[in-house]
Amino acid sequence: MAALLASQSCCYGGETARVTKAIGFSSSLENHFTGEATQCYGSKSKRFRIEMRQSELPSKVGINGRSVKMVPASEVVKRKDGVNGSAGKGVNGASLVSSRNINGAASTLVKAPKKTTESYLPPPVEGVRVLPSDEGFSWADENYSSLQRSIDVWSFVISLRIRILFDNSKWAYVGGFTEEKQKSRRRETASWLRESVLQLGPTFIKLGQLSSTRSDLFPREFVDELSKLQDRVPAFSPEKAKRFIEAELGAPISVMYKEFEEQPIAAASLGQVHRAVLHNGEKVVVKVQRPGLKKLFDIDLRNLKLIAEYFQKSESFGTNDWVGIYEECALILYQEIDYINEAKNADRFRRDFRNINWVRVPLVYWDYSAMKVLTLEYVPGVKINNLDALAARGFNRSRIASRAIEAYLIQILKTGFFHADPHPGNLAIDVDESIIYYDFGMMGEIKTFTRKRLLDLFYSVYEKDAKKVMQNLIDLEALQPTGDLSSVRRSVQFFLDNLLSQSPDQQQTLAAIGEDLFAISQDQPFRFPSTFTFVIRAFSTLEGIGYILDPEFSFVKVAAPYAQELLDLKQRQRSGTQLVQEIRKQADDARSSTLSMPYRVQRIEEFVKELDSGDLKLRVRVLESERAARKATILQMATMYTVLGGTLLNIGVTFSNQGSQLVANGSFIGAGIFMLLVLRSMQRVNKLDKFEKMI
Ligand SMILES: Nc1ncnc2c1ncn2[C@@H]1O[C@H](COP(=O)(O)OP(=O)(O)OP(=O)(O)O)[C@@H](O)[C@H]1O
Repeated sequence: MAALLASQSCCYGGETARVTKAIGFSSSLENHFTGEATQCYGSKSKRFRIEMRQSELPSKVGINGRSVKMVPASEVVKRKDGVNGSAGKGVNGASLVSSRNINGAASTLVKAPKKTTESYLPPPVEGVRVLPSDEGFSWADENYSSLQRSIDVWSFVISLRIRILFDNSKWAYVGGFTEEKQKSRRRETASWLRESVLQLGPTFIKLGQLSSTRSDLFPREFVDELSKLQDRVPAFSPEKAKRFIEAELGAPISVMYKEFEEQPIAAASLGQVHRAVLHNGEKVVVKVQRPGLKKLFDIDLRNLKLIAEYFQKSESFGTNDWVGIYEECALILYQEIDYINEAKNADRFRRDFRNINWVRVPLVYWDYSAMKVLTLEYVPGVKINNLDALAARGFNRSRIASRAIEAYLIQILKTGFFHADPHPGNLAIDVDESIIYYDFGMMGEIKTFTRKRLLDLFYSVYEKDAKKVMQNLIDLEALQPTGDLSSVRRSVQFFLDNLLSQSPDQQQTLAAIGEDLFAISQDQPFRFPSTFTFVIRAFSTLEGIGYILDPEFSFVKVAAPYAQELLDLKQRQRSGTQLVQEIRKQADDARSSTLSMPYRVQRIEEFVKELDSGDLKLRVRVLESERAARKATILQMATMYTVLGGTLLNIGVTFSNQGSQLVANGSFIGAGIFMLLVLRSMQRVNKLDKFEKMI
């Protein structure tokens, strides 16, 4: 039967295919069945030939090593009669019937589920909400206009820009500026941002979630609000989901799945998850991508690229590599809608944990998966933060907390392939207390050479050697080796001396350390590659989960054996060739500095002589006063623009009252231009203020 399904020639792909070999859903099935009919799921109707053959084996080992229930060959031959259009009997739990296609046109061969009242699906999932429909959202309509979408995106960006400008401008606070007022305004803007992002749909929700990991780029209030963006996107209809699956997998739902649950168990920005049962009885989940997502991404990312380029050019957005950040986000977004990539990730992750029996990773059903549809083994569990359900099952919460961290340490330190989004929705606990991972769309990889550098960083942190820490950060490209790094060294030394030397009772949480790191990085030439920010965020999320599960939880305790193992490793390395190398290097350093010393003294003497004789002149620039003068000029210009803008506005109003609308409009436009110039000047002043604070 599998061959029948796979060999169907159909209209999904938009072209007639004629497949007679037994490719298919499960290579363990050797069914081969022959028939001929007309098949159509789109507007065109096509002829196709079906072959079906089945071995005499009553059962075989299928995917996942489980047995596959099969219908005897004789039975299949009997049922072959149904192919020619007459209502058929069931084959492997489904029946072949003649019916009309979705357009009500040509006769179509579909496989209808066997009429049965018994459901093969497990009992309904607890806590699944009835999700609202996505109808009514402009982005949910696959045929939205690209122009309208671009207008929506730009309106949002411009509104955000103006709001931020007002939040940061002291003159925009009626009754005087205070930090409290600014914080409360920022919170308002952040909450407006979250709502707008939800309205803008999938691309922006996903980007919002990604931004919530970047405390190094965005203000605290924004990061807090964006991290609340739990994919609250409405679900799309089951009809839409089923049509999409059929188009992607190239066969009718009833042919592929014995049962398909219409109500999704989860809906997210990029897709939704339905439970289903395969014809061999295996319980699966089908992750279906939101139709039209690629088109939406294309439009949105085109606009976002322009925005990133503008940010990059504009002084007021700092020195961040906005185009680089955009490219990173675009890569992640496109990767997330490539379910083949997710399936490969799941397979690799499953392989990495094959010897650890307390971690479960769902098996991928490759034959039922494609770019936009992913079928996975159904592995239900209690969400890791659902304390009541965990307690009801008598699970050991402290052990779960330790295991969650340990599993992550294994990913970072041993396999180098890590889950970049371990939020509580993606972690569950199985009946045997093992940890289940879901969602492999966003995975990170720490390549061997990066891992080696990270270990060096770890050792230098352990030795509290600020210079080495900085060199390792430069090697990791997390720090730019430009300009005067003495202030960076002081920050690093402060970090090493204060934050890492606390006794266990003073120990800070990882989240707090991460925040401190980002705070330091805001004033320094640090550039945290997204891999690090993901790792830091992942650890602080897991640490948070750890505290929820067990108030006594200590990250340090769980990580200690791993750290010790690494230090032992280093010690063993040092005892060998490295020690010899180190001694040789020290000898070299001593020799070269002894040799160069007289030359250096001579150079200093020459400088002093040149100064004495007046041959060498020192030109001193007082940068502070230069900046102050520049600021005064900008403010002067801003005042002039305000006066001119106000005057034109008055003239406009006067002319408008007198009925000379043309002149009035001209004046209004002029006033608008001057107002924009005022905003621009304020931006530049802010930028100078910020710069002054940094140095
Ligand atoms: N193999 C599985 N077995 C049981 N339930 C699953 C399985 N895969 C996913 N789920 C359920 O569906 C939910 C959403 O799945 P998943 O996270 O993979 O989707 P997503 O679209 O990537 O969502 P998000 O972006 O929010 O992480 C999970 O939290 C889990 O409850």
